[in-house]
Amino acid sequence: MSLQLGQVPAIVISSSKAAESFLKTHDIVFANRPKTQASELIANGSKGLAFFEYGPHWRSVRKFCTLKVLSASKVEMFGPIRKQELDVLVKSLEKAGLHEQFDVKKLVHEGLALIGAFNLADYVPWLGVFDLQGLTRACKKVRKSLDEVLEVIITEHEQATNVDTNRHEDFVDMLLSIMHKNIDHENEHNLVIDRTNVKAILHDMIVAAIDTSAISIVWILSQLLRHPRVMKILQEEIQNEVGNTRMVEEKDLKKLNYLDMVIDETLRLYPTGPLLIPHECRESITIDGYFIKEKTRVIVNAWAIGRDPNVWSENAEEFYPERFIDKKMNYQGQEFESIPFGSGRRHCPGIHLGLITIKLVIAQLAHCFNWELPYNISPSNLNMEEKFGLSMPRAHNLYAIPSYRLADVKHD
Ligand code: HEM
Repeated sequence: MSLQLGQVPAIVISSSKAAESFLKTHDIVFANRPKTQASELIANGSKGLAFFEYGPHWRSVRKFCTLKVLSASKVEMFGPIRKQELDVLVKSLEKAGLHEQFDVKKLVHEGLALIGAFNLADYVPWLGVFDLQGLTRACKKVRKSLDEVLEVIITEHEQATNVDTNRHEDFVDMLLSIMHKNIDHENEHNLVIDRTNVKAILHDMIVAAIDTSAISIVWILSQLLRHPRVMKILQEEIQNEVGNTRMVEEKDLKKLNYLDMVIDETLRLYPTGPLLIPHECRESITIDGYFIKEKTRVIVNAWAIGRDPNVWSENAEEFYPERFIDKKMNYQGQEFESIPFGSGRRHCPGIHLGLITIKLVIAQLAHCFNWELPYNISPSNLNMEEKFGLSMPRAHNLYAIPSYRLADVKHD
């Protein structure tokens, strides 16, 4: 479908066949990101990764982030930190009191909502000065608060490095150590990053990691609450593989096939980025007889693709994990029937980390607790309304009551 949004031509992709054509066959032509007012204002002038235009800078930053934090070996290396955090979560749920400690999450939420908002100024630029929707003011406010948080993180790391030079290096240390140096010696453009780039990269990684994983976890838990049959099968699978004398560990995950099916089925129906991040056409091109002008915005409707009855049969809208019994998804750009992580050059580089995180959290929550809905809500009338934007959280908070079920595993 093609649209004219103010002064900006746009195409909406809603079938897996078209997605394959745009994100695989002609991927390089559509690998740009459009510059929007919100991404410029909030994401440090789009100087990070997710909103940076396709080219040598983006390639080098993406390579750096992938090698230093998102590769399988690095993700494995950070396993103990995930375990520690999960223990804290289970303990706090056991005491039935979950506290919100970090304002960062709220800021990330607000930032994503603003980046995903339909901003008139992006389509009719001369309207920008009037800030009719109040979005410029809101973006500047979020940007200022995020900037303060990022400054604190960076300054703390600088001070800690000065005090203890043998400290275990994390991603922020790695970024700081290459500041003002060439980050990619194989790239002839001699790319040097400054403090603004460091903040923009940190911003993109934090925003991309926090909300996506958290939103997916809430959707999966919602589906399990709506489908006690599925919850029971999942709990039995974990019980058989892990027993009830210990918590789930990362090494157990590869044996939990039904868990994979539950996650694939939820990501199909509720992709966290329902329209991915917008792509932009880098040069004019004709596809299947249609002329697409340079700078056309390409919106990929991953939500509609995952619910296409021509691909997923008449029961496409139904939550039925068993449809994945003989279909193992790997999200590495081979399948286009469900694309919760996008595809092609701009696909999500955090797939491995994202999947490990949500698998581990869901396995732990299902294994350690029985879950009930509040007394006035039954599984069939649990509200599953989505709130559409750059990310797609539940429109209404999920309330559920956990009761600890692993009698043999005690916590302090
Ligand atoms: C369940 C978890 C996650 C989901 C569903 C998800 C989904 C996505 C989607 C749909 C995109 C846009 C792809 C496109 O435009 O074609 C994306 C991009 C991105 N994701 Fe993820 N993501 C997840 C976790 C993560 C994590 C854990 C990280 C890193 C710590 C991450 C980092 C990024 C980055 C940096 C981009 C921008 C890539 C670029 O423009 O080159 N994501 N993600």
